[in-house]
Amino acid sequence: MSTEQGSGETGPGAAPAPLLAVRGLRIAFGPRAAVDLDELTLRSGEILGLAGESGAGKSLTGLAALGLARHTGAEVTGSVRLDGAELVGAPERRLRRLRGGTAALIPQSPSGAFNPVLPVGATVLRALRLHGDGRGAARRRAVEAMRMVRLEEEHLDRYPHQLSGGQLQRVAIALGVALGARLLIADEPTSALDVTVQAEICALLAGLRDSEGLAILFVSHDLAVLAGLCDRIAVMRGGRVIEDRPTAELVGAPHHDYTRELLAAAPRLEASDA
Ligand SMILES: Nc1ncnc2c1ncn2[C@@H]1O[C@H](COP(=O)(O)OP(=O)(O)OP(=O)(O)O)[C@@H](O)[C@H]1O
Repeated sequence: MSTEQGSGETGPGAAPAPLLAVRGLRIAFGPRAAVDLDELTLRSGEILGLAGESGAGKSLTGLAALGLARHTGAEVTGSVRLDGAELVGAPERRLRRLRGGTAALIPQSPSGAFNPVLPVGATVLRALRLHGDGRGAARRRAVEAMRMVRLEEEHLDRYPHQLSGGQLQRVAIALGVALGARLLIADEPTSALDVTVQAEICALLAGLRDSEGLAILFVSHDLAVLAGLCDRIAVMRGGRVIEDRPTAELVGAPHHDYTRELLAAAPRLEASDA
């Protein structure tokens, strides 16, 4: 097993190596493979959408990008490289460093990520201190990250129930940014939010990609949301990627009937295309 940490570059003048490179990934519960992926890559500054209906294997793929898929009880084989470091079979200690430090999860419901009896800032500061920051540095970093997600410092002192769903999602994003994550795994991060707030969160993520060069793996069953945000969309079905292409090409001329079905089920997208 490799312990190599890539710099993101393979040599002078070479194209940057992918920040996330998945090859031959199989995630199985017993004899059944829930995910069977030949290849999936994501570069710094790129937003990749993972589409597909319920059960297609999107969330498991996102978890695998954080070395978390095996915690579902699945057998995980193949290769998942994050910034050059192999995650499959890596010791938990190394995975803990990479989580947050290199890649962070933005969950569907951020309320589960915050302790309900503590101000959200306590959770953020604790995570930063676990990753090695002193008290002062953790506070400074947290405040800076809150500014980047367009929240005030005083929001750190609020309890989860005192923040709206959108604000709480911003704090979850701030935590990933503060930890120094260069890849955000956003698993249906907007599906619990109303359409206006959904658009604000997507604009925020796009802005962070532009200003910080973050890579984002955005999981959603909603092709309209993905089409508005992503550079590329990979369509999953039955654990496999059946189509992985630049967004305009995939939306404009889908190769697969299944992709056409997903597009037809995204009325907002059809409306904006008309
Ligand atoms: N812990 C588990 N035990 C058994 N099967 C599981 C487990 N977790 C996921 N699966 C199965 O793996 C398949 C893929 O699940 P996954 O959650 O990745 O799908 P998804 O595309 O994200 O769907 P959804 O949009 O509903 O979350 C599903 O058929 C699911 O039932």
